[in-house]
Amino acid sequence: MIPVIVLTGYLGAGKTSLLNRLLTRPGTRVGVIINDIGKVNVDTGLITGQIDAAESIAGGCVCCLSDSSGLDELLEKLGQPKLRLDAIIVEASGAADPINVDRLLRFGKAHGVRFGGIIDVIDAVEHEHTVDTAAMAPARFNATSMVVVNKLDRIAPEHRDAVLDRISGRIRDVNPHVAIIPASHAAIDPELVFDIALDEDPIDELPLAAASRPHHVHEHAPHANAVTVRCLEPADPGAVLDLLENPPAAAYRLKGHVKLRTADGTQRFLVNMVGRQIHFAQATPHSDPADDALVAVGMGLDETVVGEALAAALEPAREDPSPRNLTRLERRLILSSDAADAADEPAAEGF
Ligand SMILES: Nc1nc2c(ncn2[C@@H]2O[C@H](COP(=O)(O)OP(=O)(O)OP(=O)(O)O)[C@@H](O)[C@H]2O)c(=O)[nH]1
Repeated sequence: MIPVIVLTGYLGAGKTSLLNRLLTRPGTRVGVIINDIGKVNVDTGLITGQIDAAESIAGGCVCCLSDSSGLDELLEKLGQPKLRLDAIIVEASGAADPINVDRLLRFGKAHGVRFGGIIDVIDAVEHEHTVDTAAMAPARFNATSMVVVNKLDRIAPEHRDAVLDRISGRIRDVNPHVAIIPASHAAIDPELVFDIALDEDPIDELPLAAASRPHHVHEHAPHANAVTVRCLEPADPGAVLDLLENPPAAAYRLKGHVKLRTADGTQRFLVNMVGRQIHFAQATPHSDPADDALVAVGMGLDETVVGEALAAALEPAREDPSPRNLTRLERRLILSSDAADAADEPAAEGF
């Protein structure tokens, strides 16, 4: 299933800049849905990165759609296997409320796609005068998986940490789990956003081709780091679910194939956690059991601590899993399936 990543953020915060950054990632096929609040597709013209397939919703804000059918239709179009997309990015209009976007995606019925996270972009300079005007921190952060605090270059270096601390504190007031990524010109590491672990160039290209690409964003973006632990023998479903539900600090993403001991013997699953949203599915048919592993990705991960947490979760199961843990696993699979009514997913677990 193709992950759908939604970019939200107040007008001018830097959503298109972020989209352009993400579209420069070599070897990733990305489909884009642009939502212009005006009747003309202005934003589409601002895209400089390479898009593999595009659709647009103009003339209104995506989060104000009365139901998800319009969005579902576009997602299904982009989800067609023949397009071979690795991800779909929806750039919401500057007016979109992440809470409504989240609801729309959860109630969505599009096949072949899954939730890949909501990234809210903040203008560090304007934030207090735009969305953050109330005494309480805005509820929108409840629905976001990652917040990019952008335009830090516009704040004097000596005040940057204080501004970032204040904004982060307000965000954490309503959502202690959200990943907060400081940025200038939306320069974040795309590795944090995409579900693809490897930065693979086409095999017929020389390394020089990659080096000479105009937007090799890794040069300036603060880097995410990753920890990988192999899964050679079947683990206990309870231990893996405990890890996904309580991931180590700073692990924004967890992904990979795992072998689990179940009532029907060993089974393999594809697991994905993005900003505490958990997705569990049967292993993809072409995946090689010898490559089963879990990868944690985040900014400034403590590799020892995270490596130990992953290794503990993947410890070979010595006995059959408890009935409770088998039920937890079954529930996760049902909640993650295409046919599941997304509304059943408890919001508190997702974010
Ligand atoms: N100085 C500075 N300018 C930025 C930064 N990020 C974006 N900009 C500029 O801010 C303006 C708005 O950026 P966009 O990326 O178009 O913002 P947006 O959120 O897509 O805007 P809307 O579609 O209107 O909501 C553009 O002129 C960008 O070049 C940044 O980090 N620093």
